[in-house]
Amino acid sequence: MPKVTVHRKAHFNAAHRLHRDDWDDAKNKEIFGKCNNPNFHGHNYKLIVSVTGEIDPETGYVIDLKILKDIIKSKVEDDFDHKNLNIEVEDFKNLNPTVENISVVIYNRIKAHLDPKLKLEITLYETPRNFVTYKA
Ligand SMILES: Nc1nc2c(c(=O)[nH]1)N=C([C@H](O)[C@H](O)COP(=O)(O)OP(=O)(O)OP(=O)(O)O)CN2
Ligand SMILES: [Zn+2]
Repeated sequence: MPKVTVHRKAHFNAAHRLHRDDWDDAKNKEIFGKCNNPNFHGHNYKLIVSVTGEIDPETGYVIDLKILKDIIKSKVEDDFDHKNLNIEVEDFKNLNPTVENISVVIYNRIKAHLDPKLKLEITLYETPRNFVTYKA
């Protein structure tokens, strides 16, 4: 069967601060600049979840997009939307919430709920001009 990639868009608003506790204030400021603001700052994150696999000959689906939508909602949006990532999301207690690290966390959260034969790629926009892609 041909392999096809299906995509689902999502979004969440979240606050964060880029910071390392093991660096002093001067080094945090030097490396992370305004993103080190102790009062945090926010982004409107845009997420694209891409799933590649063979088309099921019976359904015509690679994955039911309703199922993918529900996974993204329960594993990403419900936990991240309108949250302070550093304070309220356990994954970032000891992990700097850069867009790179957020994309890996999202990948792992979604991958755990997909058929293992499906391939996953995450595209995450932190700003309209800053974005990353991740696939393991
Ligand atoms: N490699 C990374 N670099 C930076 C990250 C990151 O997660 N990974 N994050 C930040 C800031 O959190 C933020 O994304 C940058 O904001 P800003 O500089 O305002 O980005 P804009 O796209 O809005 O900037 P303009 O150039 O003014 O459009 C920094 N670096
Ligand atoms: Zn930021």
